Amino acid sequence: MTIEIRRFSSAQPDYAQQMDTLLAWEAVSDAQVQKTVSDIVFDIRTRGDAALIEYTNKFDRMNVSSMAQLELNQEQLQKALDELPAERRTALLLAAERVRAYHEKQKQDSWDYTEADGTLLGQKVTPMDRVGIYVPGGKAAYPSSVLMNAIPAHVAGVQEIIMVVPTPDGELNQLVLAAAAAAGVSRVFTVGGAQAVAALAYGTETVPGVDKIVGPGNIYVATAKRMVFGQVGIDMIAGPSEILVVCDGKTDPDWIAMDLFSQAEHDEDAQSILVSTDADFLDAVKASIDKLLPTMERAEIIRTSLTERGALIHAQSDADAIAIINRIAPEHLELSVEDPQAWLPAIRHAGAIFMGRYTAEALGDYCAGPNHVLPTSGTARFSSPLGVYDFQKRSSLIMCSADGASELGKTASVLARGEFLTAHARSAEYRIKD
Ligand SMILES: NC(=O)c1ccc[n+]([C@@H]2O[C@H](COP(=O)([O-])OP(=O)(O)OC[C@H]3O[C@@H](n4cnc5c(N)ncnc54)[C@H](O)[C@@H]3O)[C@@H](O)[C@H]2O)c1
Ligand SMILES: N[C@H](CO)Cc1c[nH]c[nH+]1
Ligand SMILES: [Zn+2]
Repeated sequence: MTIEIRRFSSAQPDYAQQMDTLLAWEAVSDAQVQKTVSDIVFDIRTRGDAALIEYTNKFDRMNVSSMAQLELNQEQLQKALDELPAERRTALLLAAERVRAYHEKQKQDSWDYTEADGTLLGQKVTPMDRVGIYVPGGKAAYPSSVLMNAIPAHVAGVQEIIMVVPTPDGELNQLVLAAAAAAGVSRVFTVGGAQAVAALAYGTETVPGVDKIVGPGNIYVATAKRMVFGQVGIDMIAGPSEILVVCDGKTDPDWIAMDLFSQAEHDEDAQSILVSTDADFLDAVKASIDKLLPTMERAEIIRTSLTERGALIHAQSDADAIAIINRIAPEHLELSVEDPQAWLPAIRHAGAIFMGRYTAEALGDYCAGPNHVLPTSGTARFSSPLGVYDFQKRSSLIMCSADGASELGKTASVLARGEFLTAHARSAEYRIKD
């Protein structure tokens, strides 16, 4: 079985155009999706629970008549954790522990310093009161995403973590429930899509309004998050998963083919790209792809993803490969090379960097420790992995001594009068010593 995958070289004349075509992706664009989501958000805002129940019945093929049927209690979550088969329970708890240990390192503390005249300046770091985590559940269940969203919030000190997760046809995934118990989620509602995002943003009679909504989701979720931003904070607009593998040609091509499959299997829109300076190695990986694809459960999704959005790129040099990395700013970068540390200083944009032949990206998705909610579609140019810092906010601290107020007052007065803001000037001047 052979499949078509786009292949090109950085030496060919239309290379820049090839890259533009390969990377063209607009996460939230379709006017029809915008209209659908805007109607849903308005409806939830004005009709609350009643609308949430209606949309859940409609989109998740449910048949409920009250919000009580759309909330899971702590006993259900704990029971799911207690009753998991031992192997799964051990794996889940180990992953949770590793994710927690990693995120503990991210915690930011308050700080201050005192100037010579006794004036204190600083920053007070405070966790958010209540956050919403969106756990996707339309096409697949993601217990790992429960951990990745809830644990950093918990580490930050957020008191209330409200989770939403769609359960199409009313099917509960026990691993998702168990992960919610392991991660310390406060409440779980089995709702999803734009209606869940709107409910978290504006609150309904039953779902508490939150301060920030985080977590990945499909285009309806992403569009809704963008729409409610301002009412609440959001983490990022995450698009389909991506992986860029850069290989020196010395890793087993079967390993690399499977690494490409690992993200392609998420979604037809996922993007898997391989870059190598070794053209023969690109051929070898292509042969592995053709050989291994029929063995995959999600072969059709992988095929579509690789055919529509995948690529094998021949780079002319390592420097060339690095330029490609920085142009793509991938969500996941796998550096399958002899000395990945040597590459690091030149890499400027990537959500997560997996270094060396042994570091499969899949380890990061589940249990290495760093977060798997990462900037996609080139947004690693300006944003970072989900982390504890997403759940903390900062307040500036200013406490002037009498001498400090007198000195600063002179400067403030001059600038305030320059802006013709007399009250500002006089407020500062009252505190200037004679
Ligand atoms: N970046 C990450 O960390 C990460 C992790 C896991 C999953 N993901 C991605 O998240 C996405 C999950 O998507 P999903 O669809 O499986 O689950 P989802 O939970 O995001 O979306 C399901 C919801 O979409 C809504 N919906 C579906 N069709 C609709 C329609 N026609 N009109 C209005 N609403 C509609 C429904 O309300 C449904 O509950 C995938 O793209 C996956 O790759 C990303
Ligand atoms: N690769 C996804 C983030 O892009 C996360 C995930 C969850 N489960 C498996 N993978
Ligand atoms: Zn994944």
